[in-house]
Amino acid sequence: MTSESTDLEGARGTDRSDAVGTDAGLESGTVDDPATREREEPALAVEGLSKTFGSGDKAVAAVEDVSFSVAPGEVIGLLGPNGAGKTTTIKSILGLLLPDEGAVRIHGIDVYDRPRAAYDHVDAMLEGARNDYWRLTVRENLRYFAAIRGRNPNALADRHEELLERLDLADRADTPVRELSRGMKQKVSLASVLAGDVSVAFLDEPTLGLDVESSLTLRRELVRLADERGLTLVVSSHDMDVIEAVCDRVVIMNEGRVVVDDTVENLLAAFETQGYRLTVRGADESTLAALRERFDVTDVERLEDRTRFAVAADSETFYRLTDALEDHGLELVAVDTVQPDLEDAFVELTGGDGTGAGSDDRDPERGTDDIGGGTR
Ligand SMILES: Nc1ncnc2c1ncn2[C@@H]1O[C@H](COP(=O)(O)OP(=O)(O)OP(=O)(O)O)[C@@H](O)[C@H]1O
Repeated sequence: MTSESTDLEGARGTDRSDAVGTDAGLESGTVDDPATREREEPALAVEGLSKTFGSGDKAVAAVEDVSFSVAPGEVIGLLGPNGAGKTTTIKSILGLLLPDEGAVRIHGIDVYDRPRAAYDHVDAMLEGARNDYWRLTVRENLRYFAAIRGRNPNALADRHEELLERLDLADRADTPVRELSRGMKQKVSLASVLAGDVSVAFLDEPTLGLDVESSLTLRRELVRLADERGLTLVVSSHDMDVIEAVCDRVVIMNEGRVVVDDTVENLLAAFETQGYRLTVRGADESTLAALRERFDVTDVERLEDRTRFAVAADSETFYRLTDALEDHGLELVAVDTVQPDLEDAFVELTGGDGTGAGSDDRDPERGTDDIGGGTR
């Protein structure tokens, strides 16, 4: 895991230094005018991405025909159980892995045809943290990462101050990063990713290691950066609360394919009415058995003269259930709608365990197909 991360940082560093200076800079002022592109094109478009590792009996179709796109300023969660194909997808998008098929465009620029111009708009914080320069102060790190992207740090000074302020780093701006807590370092990593004023950022576990308050600050600021600056974010996290709090939309992968591409709101609404908790009076074992035969009754609790149980039902089934209760002479004491959260939806859709994005239990053989150079 760590070694993959190192590869990636190295590779991205190479790509950044390639992008510094001449052609990428010129292109961004002419052919790839960012303002025009941002109006006309998705910030990220992935089309028909497929990647199989190995061959013959050992072939693993890691990603099969994956397509999705992300509008400027949109925040999406890329989720899926272990082995779903998220890392392969992200590496293919970032040019660290060559897919067998498919296209990736950043603001309309094909990443495989014109990597430097495309990646000029992109940065990534993968595997939790990036290698900030621990001897440099927080502010110096921001200036450094802006400079190696080919930006003039002086021209971005105000932007850096704003980032420091927003991420609650301002009073530590002149502290060497090595003296900071893990959570603070995590915030510096995030600030460094944003220091080059990119328009598309990939964030893997952005709140890892943060205390509750810092995590809430970071969630709030990510949403604000997307709203106010049109920053496009692709976030992966095990923490569905983070995803629910920051993402407009989720792309859920399972077994190499996209199984859901929908807004968080729609996803939650689709699950919302699927569960009720009922409390009834007068239910004996035979009545419960009769109900069980017709309805998906679970979690039965006996409470003195009352019985409480859960039932999975859409609204129509729910009305049939209430009729059945009446037929059996039961008194309905209370009904609660079970409010599922994103984690419930995720588990239901993928059969997973809710630990969606990224894990450490990787095949040690992996990584052999990586390009490792970031450009092709
Ligand atoms: N370099 C490789 N060589 C062989 N198989 C690989 C390689 N990389 C990934 N795979 C396989 O491809 C499938 C998808 O893996 P991938 O890492 O993309 O999934 P993931 O969703 O990121 O999983 P996780 O959450 O565990 O990180 C898995 O079956 C994995 O074992």
